[in-house]
Amino acid sequence: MEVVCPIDAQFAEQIAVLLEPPSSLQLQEYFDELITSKQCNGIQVKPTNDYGKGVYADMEFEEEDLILKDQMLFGVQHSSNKIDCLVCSFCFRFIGSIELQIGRKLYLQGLGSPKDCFDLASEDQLENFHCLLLSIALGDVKKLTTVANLVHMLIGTYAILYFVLEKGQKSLSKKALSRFIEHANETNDIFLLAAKAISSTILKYRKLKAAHNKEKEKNHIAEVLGNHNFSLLLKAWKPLSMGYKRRWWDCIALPDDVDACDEAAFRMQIRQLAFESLELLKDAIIDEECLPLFSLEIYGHIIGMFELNNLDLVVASPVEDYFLYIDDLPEPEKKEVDEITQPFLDALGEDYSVCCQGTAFFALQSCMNHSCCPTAKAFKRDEDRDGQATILASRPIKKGEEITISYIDEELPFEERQALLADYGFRCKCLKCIQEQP
Ligand SMILES: C[S@@+](CC[C@H](N)C(=O)[O-])C[C@H]1O[C@@H](n2cnc3c(N)ncnc32)[C@H](O)[C@@H]1O
Repeated sequence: MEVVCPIDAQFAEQIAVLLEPPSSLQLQEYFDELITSKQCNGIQVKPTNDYGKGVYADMEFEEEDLILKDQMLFGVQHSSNKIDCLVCSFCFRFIGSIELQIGRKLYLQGLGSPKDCFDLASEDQLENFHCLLLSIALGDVKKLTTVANLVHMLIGTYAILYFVLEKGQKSLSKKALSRFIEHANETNDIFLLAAKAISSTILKYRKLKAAHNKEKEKNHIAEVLGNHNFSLLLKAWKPLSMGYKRRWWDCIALPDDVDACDEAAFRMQIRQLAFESLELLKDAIIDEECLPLFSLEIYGHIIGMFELNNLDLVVASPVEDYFLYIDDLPEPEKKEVDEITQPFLDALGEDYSVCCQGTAFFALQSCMNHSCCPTAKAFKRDEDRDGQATILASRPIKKGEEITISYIDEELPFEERQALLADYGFRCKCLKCIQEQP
């Protein structure tokens, strides 16, 4: 049976306005301002002839030149990666000393399945988190059992959602929040990212409203615009309004193991899953002044936007550098240090160093279209130790040329490339594809 979200019908008009694609002028203004504020002066975002907006070179680039370093708007570490890497949930840099990273991983390896550790923390535990982390570093075994339940907690997601909770309903909402996060861990961690997007929009809305009220008081202005709350919500939503979107259950590619005749049932199931997640999120952080954000239509479009635009988030671990550094030490120093570190390396095993992995949405990089013979590449360099997207020129680029990247491995055969691009909802018609088409 098709699930129904009453908010969709109640706020149909506002939802349509929130999802209306921005005009060319709005796009231009928003991205020009963003590019100036981020000082990414070599690029321009503007409409393409064929497929929405794109990024264009505003200066000449040589091969390997840095075109853009883009700070993510929203990012999340994969739940399964949390056992290996302790990172900041906002910038995704590794947290703490090398000893902490190694000690934590060895300890958690000993505990077994990370799923066992997904119990969520109480408020006190949350507040004590940093002190408990310290106890791992110091090897305080008494506290470690509590820590076991904490380390897999999605601190960043939890924290930002937690801010949205109203004081009076905290105890009720915290349990609801745990249920939401647990469901996302068990089903799809993209829900955590959607929750981050919604909660940061609510926080921005509240900030705008407070500033608006202050201004009103200062100028002794009586409120005449009954609809001002919605215009503030629209303003808070603006960064999200700029991303290319479709509903998640409409744009997701049909998995290989689902028959074409079962497509409608598959899409219905995905919609149902999103509905279940949204109901849990509503229980936790609903905000009466931002109700349209809790419609299934908006939730589906936010997730769809992440599916169509996100870049893998990869941050190299400093643990690898640590062992490489030791390996490079001159003798006899190396032998001496090896005696101490080798047992740790052996205990860690082959996966002694794992990158932080997740998924993130970047405001500028997400405007780049795909080509199988791209002009640029999203690349991680040794010096990139955070979750920013780094875009380098793959060949010389002239001013005015489109900056394209490959969403997939462009060395794959034609049909495999097209199959992978189905996830993004299009077949590629670049020069290489036209030439290789059978
Ligand atoms: C990451 S966005 C790129 C920016 C997008 N054009 C926009 O308007 O925001 C990805 C979406 O752009 C479109 N797109 C990107 N490259 C394309 C290509 N080579 N051919 C057709 N559509 C493309 C597809 O709709 C895809 O889902």
